Amino acid sequence: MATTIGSYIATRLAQIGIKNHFVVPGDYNLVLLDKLQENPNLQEVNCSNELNCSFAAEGYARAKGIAAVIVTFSVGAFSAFDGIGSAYGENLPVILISGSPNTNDEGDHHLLHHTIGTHSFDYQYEMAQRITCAAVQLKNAEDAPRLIDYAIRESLTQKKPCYIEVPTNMSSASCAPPGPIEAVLCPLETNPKALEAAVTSSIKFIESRLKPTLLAGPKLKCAGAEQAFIRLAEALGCAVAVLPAAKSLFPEDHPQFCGVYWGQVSTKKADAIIEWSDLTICAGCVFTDYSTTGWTSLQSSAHRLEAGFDDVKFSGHYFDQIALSDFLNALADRISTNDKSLIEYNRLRPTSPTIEAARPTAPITRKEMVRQIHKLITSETTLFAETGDSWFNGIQMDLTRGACFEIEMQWGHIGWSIPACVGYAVGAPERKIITMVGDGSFQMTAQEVSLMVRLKKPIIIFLINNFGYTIEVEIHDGPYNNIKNWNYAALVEAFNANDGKAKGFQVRTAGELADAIEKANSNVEGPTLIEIQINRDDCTNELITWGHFVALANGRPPRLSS
Ligand SMILES: Cc1ncc(Cn2nnc(CCOP(=O)(O)OP(=O)(O)O)c2C)c(N)n1
Ligand SMILES: [Mg+2]
Repeated sequence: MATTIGSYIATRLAQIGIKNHFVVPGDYNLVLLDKLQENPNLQEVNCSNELNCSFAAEGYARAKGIAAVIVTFSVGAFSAFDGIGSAYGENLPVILISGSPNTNDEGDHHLLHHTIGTHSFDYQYEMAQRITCAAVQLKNAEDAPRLIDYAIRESLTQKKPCYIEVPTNMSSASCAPPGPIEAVLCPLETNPKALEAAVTSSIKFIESRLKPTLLAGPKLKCAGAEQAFIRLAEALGCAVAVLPAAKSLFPEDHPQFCGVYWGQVSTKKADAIIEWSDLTICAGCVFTDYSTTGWTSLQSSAHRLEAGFDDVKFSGHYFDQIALSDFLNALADRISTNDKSLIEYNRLRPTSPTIEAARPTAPITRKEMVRQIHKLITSETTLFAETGDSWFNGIQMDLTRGACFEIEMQWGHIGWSIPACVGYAVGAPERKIITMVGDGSFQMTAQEVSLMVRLKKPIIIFLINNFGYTIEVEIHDGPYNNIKNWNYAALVEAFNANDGKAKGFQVRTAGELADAIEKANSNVEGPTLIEIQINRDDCTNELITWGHFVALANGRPPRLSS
């Protein structure tokens, strides 16, 4: 029995595990939103703007592994592109669905609202092709099922966003009903011969080295390879570090854990052991200027074996069509133990510094703030660390087993954490969410606290007010790093209007912070923002070091053309 394109899309979204889709309405998508509303398995979530909407979907995908955001043409989609860029860089399958002009308008040579004023309307689709793994326009009802399934399949397989453009007169057009969802769910199939060759060569290479170590990267998560990584770690018995964007993907209470490897700003002396090792087996790693502290901590390729999302490479060898978890499991089955690096690390292993509690009347400092936030982390906590000194404060916090850590280090869009953490909260309502965000970042997307109020999400927001863009100051200072101060505590309570339960506190002493945290823990019907006012120079030493090397990397002189 025929269905409509809008209902076809709704069925597919529900079948791939989406329960909530994120929307901002516009006249080009209203009929489509109605069709999604008709599906009892879908519940729409309304955001304040399309930038936040796309980040909320990105956060939902961090919790659920898939997300959908529905916006209107051009004026909506252009903002949403920012969150799609994040999803691409962060390996998250977010489905961007945009309404678009009636299919007759181009042929009628019409000029339309919400466009750049040209007679052609394909520019958005062309832009979307650059930031998604698959982009389709549903201009023909008969072809729509094929295009919808293609876009969703590519997104799920590649763990990248896709784009589906739905002209306003097509949502209610009839089309064939969806076929079996199995035809859409096609996970990467490992080629057995490639796997065998990769494992045999890798073992030979690893066993030719004296003191291998393991390094976890962020793609372990999108590859669903965390458990396989732990199996390999325990089979090999070596020291194990994680990249900053992979924090929490390997248990930090594991006896083989040796910290976050981030060059000179590593934690727990992870750099000492990784750089002492003669081979680092990198699983799902992404090496960028930020994750290598301005390229100062990238091992030579001769000392790296890289197991990627779907390939394996090391000096003189390359194998592809291999799912990361298949490779790690097969290696774990056959690798011999070599615990030299762990023995060496245990010799170096630093004791965790205990930070003395400040007197209650003492002015609040960054150290005391970190000490008090750290105490809140349990196995149910998900800690969001926003771009800024919050990265460094978050990275240094030891995580109890089960605690999760979310960071957007590839895209690094300040303000991401506010919409992303509420989208995450929609996808994982059982998690206790703590967000650390700077004043500059918060000013980018503050409106989405309103969604936390609307959904009664008890998120605790630690707003570190150091009166400006400190991370930028440490990379390269200038008057542009100064921002207008806000009364952040008052702002969040403004979102209550007559029925909200948001609470805001401004704290200046250790005692006031402790008191505000107590109140936040008992505010279960809405978000609590605790604004912590600290001196701009009260930042981590790690940020200062990291900023110095990133600035050097940015400042490399242009190569003289030969
Ligand atoms: C959308 C976007 N625009 C500009 C930037 C550059 N940037 N990166 N970090 C910052 C400042 C962050 O300041 P805050 O959030 O206050 O964090 P702190 O470093 O703790 O002061 C900027 C302006 C950015 N990362 N993302
Ligand atoms: Mg700041």
